[in-house]
Amino acid sequence: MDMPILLVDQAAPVDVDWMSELEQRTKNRLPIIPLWLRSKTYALSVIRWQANHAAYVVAYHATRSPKYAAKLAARSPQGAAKVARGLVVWTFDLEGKPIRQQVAATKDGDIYLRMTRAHDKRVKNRLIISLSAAVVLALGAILLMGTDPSYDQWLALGGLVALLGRIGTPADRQVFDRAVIPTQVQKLTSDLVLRALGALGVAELNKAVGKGSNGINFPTPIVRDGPGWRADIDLPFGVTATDIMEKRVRLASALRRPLGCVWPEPAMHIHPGRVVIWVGDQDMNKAKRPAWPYAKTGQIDVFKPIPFGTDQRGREIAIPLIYRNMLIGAMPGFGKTFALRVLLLGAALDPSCELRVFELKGTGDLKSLSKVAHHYASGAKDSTIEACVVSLREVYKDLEKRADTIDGLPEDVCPENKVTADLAAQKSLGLHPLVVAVDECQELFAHEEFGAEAEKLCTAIIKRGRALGIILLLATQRPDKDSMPTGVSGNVLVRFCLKVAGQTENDMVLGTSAYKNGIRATVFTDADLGIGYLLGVSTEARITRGYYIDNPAAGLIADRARALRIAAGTLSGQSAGDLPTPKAEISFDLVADVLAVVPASEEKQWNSVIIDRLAVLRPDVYGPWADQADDAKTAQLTAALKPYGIQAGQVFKTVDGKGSNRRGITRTHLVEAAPKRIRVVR
Ligand SMILES: Nc1ncnc2c1ncn2[C@@H]1O[C@H](COP(=O)(O)OP(=O)(O)OP(=O)(O)O)[C@@H](O)[C@H]1O
Repeated sequence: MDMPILLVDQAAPVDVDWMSELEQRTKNRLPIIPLWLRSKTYALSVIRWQANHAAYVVAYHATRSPKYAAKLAARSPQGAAKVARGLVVWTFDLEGKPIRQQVAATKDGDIYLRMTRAHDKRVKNRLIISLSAAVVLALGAILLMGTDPSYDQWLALGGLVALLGRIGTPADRQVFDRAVIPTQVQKLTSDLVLRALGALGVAELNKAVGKGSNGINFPTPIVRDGPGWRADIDLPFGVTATDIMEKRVRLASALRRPLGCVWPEPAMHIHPGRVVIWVGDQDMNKAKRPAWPYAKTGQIDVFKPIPFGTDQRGREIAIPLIYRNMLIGAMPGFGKTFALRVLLLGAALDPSCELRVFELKGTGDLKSLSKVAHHYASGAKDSTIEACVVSLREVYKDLEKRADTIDGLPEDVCPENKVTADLAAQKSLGLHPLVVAVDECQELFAHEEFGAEAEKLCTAIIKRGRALGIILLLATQRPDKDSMPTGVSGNVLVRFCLKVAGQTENDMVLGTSAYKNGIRATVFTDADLGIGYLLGVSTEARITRGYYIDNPAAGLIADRARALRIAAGTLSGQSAGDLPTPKAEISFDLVADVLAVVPASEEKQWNSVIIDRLAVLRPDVYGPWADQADDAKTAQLTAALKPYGIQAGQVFKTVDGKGSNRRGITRTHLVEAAPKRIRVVR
């Protein structure tokens, strides 16, 4: 049976999808306002570059002007001879000589006669012009010889010599040296880009470059974009932007630029084969650090994005905190705390925003925030972690309350079921923005006793808090699954990843598949402090350098924030001096503790001795017991052990050779009571 033949390539599309075609064209549209004119700072930086470039070239040639003058002077006699030769040729119409000879050879007397007459007439006219000019020049020269030459005359002479020198310059020689342009002020050209792409060792690229750039297209011209050059490139079929990003080091080598200047980025919204190569004039980590716009003055509204940093091109990047939460991750010492501090100071400058700040490293890097924070604690101790959990419990309770409040609001007041700026402004509703920040949060989640509870609380807060005005900011130097619960990391919206060691950490901070999609914070070098990939703020990942605010500067900003809060009457909690550090509910197991301090070798022990030992074991719990007089100490332990059915009795002991009888306990009673023991929480 004959198989029907199916034509796979049809002559014309049967059904043209107009919408998608139009959509495709929209993507390739060039911007009406050139990129560099979109912002004042941007435009200024381009103008500065052009001025810098022009000044460089002018200065380069100005310093070589004596050399150029000498060259022109030396070549001027040849130029003069060339001019004289040209004049003779013109005057006597010598260019026409070969034609006249040809006509003479044809022996056509009539044409020859007409030509000779025309030639004679032309020569006569030209002789008159040339001789007159020569006489005028000679007379002028004689006149000038008698006078002192003026500045203008010298200038004219210089100009004449220069002109003759230029004319006398052989065609294969130059007057001006070629300015050796340093790479910072070198233009990025398509030739340079093609050469660099051809040097990456990607077979498809090599083939394309070998064929004379066939297959590599520049959909838009290479333009100045901020303090650098931007080339948009369509790669050969099958080559992706990620392939280029992986070879960033080779690309920088091929472009002869420092690594920190070369930033290939994908443009996935167009197609995976479109790469944007941006080549900065300066290494990103050496570029001038712009000041945080609110460093000296200003108040912030957290319902609007908070300036966080700048991208490679110097464009400001702001993070909208409200309805978001954020995870910052990196290897130690790459700028997590600095990044967190920028956002916290931003939140602090909004007097309506409540702050709860826990820095679990204990270096005091966020200390400035204690001036404004409702809760602040710093340290790697268990007590700090407890304080953090206690604060999280409060936030969780508040979350429930806020949910009820929102639920109870009429639909026309709260149509979206979420906190709005208007609702947050109504103090009585208690829906003000609340920021909880935990630096080195791995200490919290990996904590033996509180880790599980912290995970539960943070997961709930991160999932439900957004709409309720509660923002969780977490920073960690150990972004692995043990220290960063997936319930938390999976629900984060804004992610900032500074340098990390490998794919796992990268994807833990930036989300699954980030590495595969070319968003790789492993590309940063050791010098790239404060520089990271920022996700969740715009459609594409942005390389961002956080604003640099050091501790003293942060202190001054916090002072301003405190003054704003005092004026607004919103200073609360610890910063207002109302509360001590949130006191952790302390849980302890008295029977186990007494057994721990009374070894099996001591069958009986006095209460007062036991309490002194307990105070060393847990100063927070038993310290106040030990501070009492002897009798009170004894009574305290007797009363505390009574609920376990342990009776104190008289215990005889000899101390320093002196025997005495005091109230104490028998260890066996404790061992018997142990199964019935309970954990006390206060
Ligand atoms: N935006 C920035 N620009 C320039 N340098 C920065 C920036 N952010 C941080 N740094 C530098 O990086 C150093 C380390 O920063 P930071 O203390 O925030 O790191 P970290 O990641 O929190 O460290 P650790 O893991 O030890 O807590 C700072 O001392 C600072 O000099």
